[in-house]
Amino acid sequence: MGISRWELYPNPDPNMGPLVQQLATHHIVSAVQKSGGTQLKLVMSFPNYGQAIFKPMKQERDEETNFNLYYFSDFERHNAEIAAFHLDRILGYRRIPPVVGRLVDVVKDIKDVTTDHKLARTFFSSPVGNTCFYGQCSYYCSTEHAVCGRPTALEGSVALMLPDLSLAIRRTWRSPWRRSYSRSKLAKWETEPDYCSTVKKTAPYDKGTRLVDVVDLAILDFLMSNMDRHHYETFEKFGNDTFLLHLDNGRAFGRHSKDEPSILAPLRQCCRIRRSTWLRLRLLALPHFRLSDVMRESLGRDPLSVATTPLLAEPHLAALDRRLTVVLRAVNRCLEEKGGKPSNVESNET
Ligand SMILES: Nc1ncnc2c1ncn2[C@@H]1O[C@H](COP(=O)(O)OP(=O)(O)OP(=O)(O)O)[C@@H](O)[C@H]1O
Ligand SMILES: [Mn+2]
Repeated sequence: MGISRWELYPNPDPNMGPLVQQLATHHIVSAVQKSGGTQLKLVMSFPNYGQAIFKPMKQERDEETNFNLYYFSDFERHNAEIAAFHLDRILGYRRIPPVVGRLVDVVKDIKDVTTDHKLARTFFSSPVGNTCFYGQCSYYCSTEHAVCGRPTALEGSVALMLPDLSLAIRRTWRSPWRRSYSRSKLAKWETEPDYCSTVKKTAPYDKGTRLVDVVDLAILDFLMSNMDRHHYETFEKFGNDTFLLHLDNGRAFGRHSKDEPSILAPLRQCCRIRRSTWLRLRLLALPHFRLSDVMRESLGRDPLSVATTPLLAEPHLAALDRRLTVVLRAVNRCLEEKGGKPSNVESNET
């Protein structure tokens, strides 16, 4: 109900506490497969008719993605969906629907309450007696890629469902900096140094805030190393003067020991950034507001973080600080080119 032209929820939002609490605890009355998309996910319903999207844990929280895996064949991570929501909020964007971690019972909360026969048929008991299921989808929905409870407990992410499409139609846009999704092909932006000058002249990037919105999104993606941003969505009702929804962050936070500079291409090639974003990034580079510390504290409030393993492993938090410095350097390089006054990012005290 708090959705505006420029953000999904206000700040502060008195509803956020109770909402997150409900997502984490309300009784699940139904769970069916969500159609669309490539990986297994469920739509869960609550007694008050509220709904949420559940993505199961497929990879241990502290596991690093295999370096030989391409970005388009990576698994989705439930903790990345949760961490992305926190990061987006800390950056001051508020463009990701609230996501919480939740431990569900695959029998009581899914198998026993589902009306989805195709889903129900995929439940089985593993050799060690855990209850597993795999669903139907175009990737990773097979016995080999089943998700399993221990023996029935399964953790996952629960994202608040956006207003139904009958109430709020969304428009899907192809990202101008979309990757090729091929092992051998390069995208235009990877070979044309002057790519941004073309984008800048093309609607809707030629007017309003769309270009700096794409740069905002690129910064978020670079910080969490998400290469899978092929599309973004907007609410049709608000036309072109509106914020971009940052949905589908499951492939973020896969690697902490490596940065992916190409994700920053929109910033590097266009040399544009929102002032408020730049100020926020500089704030988060100060010792007292260090991004990793703010993230650690924020994630600590998620229900799943009471467990012994934190939602984001320490190396991922450290990577956030390192990547933030990279972003600020890129902004400074732009300022120097344009003859503006750079800020001192080496000594963070300024
Ligand atoms: N919180 C939400 N509320 C409503 N719809 C959503 C929400 N999050 C995602 N969706 C919709 O569901 C679709 C699929 O979700 P998502 O992109 O997370 O899954 P995916 O399997 O990774 O899809 P893809 O393979 O297309 O990237 C999205 O394109 C989006 O339109
Ligand atoms: Mn996806």
